[in-house]
Amino acid sequence: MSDTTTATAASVAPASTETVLSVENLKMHFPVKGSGVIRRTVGHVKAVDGVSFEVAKGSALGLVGESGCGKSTTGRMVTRLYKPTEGKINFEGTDIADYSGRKLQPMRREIQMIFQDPSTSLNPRHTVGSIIGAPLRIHNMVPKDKVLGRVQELLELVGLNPEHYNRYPHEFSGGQRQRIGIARAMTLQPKLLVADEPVSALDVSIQAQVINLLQDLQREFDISYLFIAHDLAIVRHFCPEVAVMYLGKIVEIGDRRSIYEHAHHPYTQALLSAVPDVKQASIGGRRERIRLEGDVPSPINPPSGCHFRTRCSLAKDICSVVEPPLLQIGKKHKVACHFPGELHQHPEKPVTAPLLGVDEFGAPDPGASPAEIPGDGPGYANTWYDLANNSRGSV
Ligand SMILES: Nc1ncnc2c1ncn2[C@@H]1O[C@H](COP(=O)(O)OP(=O)(O)OP(=O)(O)O)[C@@H](O)[C@H]1O
Repeated sequence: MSDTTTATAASVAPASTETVLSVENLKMHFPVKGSGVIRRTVGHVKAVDGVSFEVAKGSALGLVGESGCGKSTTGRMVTRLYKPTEGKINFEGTDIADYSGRKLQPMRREIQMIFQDPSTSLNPRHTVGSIIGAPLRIHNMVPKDKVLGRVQELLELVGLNPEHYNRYPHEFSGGQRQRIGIARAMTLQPKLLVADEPVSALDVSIQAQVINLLQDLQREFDISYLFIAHDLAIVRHFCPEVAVMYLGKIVEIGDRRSIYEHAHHPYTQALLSAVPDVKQASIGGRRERIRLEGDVPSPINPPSGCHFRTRCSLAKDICSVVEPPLLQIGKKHKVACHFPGELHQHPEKPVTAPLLGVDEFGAPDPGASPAEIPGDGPGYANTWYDLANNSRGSV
């Protein structure tokens, strides 16, 4: 049975582990400019629209979802390549969302990024030695005469020949180039690595080797990962916790088991239905395939209420009127759906309505008393909404 279904209204979770990153209500709205001479702002692309999550020390949070849902933008805000429109990025307890210039410099050492395509993220005119050594020189990490030695150590660390420091990126294979990208990210001994589709440009046979390398580094240096990927099988293998994004929002987040074995959001269920299921295949069966109709709507003008409702087979009146809150329904499980439930077990009535003070159609209900939403915020609360008993928990 899942953590979700066995949770009682007043279950108490054990003390949480140390948090490295805590992101709160993070937003990135890119301005859309008109075509006139003045180029006025005529709208905004709501690429990320209020996401909250935590990454524990030495752990990995996977960020999954279809193309364009805001995964990369979230990663780029965390590494502060982008300045967020709104929200907090608490890294080891300090909010770096508004940092700029000099203040950001020390953070750049601690949070590094690994990019999808190693051939475009490495300068073809520089030798591997100068690519990996550059951060050491910029940040004055080691004396000049020690840079080469450190570069060679890093090459060895990622499984490359340390004597190849004088070669150029094109002299390496795709997998080796990604190892160079990883060595560069490791140069400054970061605490958090944001890996944006780190293996999707590689041959399947090479993917496992690079994933193993990332795991070895994690074990050896206690690194935490924000791991962005569209491949749910890889995320399942790599990440103890997973967040599912749709059109700029997190629709479901939880530990591996809650997401992969007890998904409660129809979007997560549809994504999972496309992943080959080895267990099912071994007993001669096939996982039921759920097809999502239509395209992802534009983030410039997302649907009212629940962003997913235009493609959702469960959608009812309330879904177009009220946005579902990210409701904690298990010890480590939150879902943003008015009708959360395991596949084919979704409730008839919106469980969120009483909490939000609305009736089942989403209209204000004068008799209801809206309540605080369990789990609202980046982490997990000690109490959660018990779906089995349809009641709110209390400490
Ligand atoms: N600099 C930008 N200016 C305007 N819109 C942007 C910008 N960067 C991203 N977007 C838009 O924001 C939305 C989210 O993009 P993002 O790249 O974060 O999604 P993603 O989930 O990482 O997708 P993919 O897997 O294709 O990279 C998309 O609609 C994209 O077109």
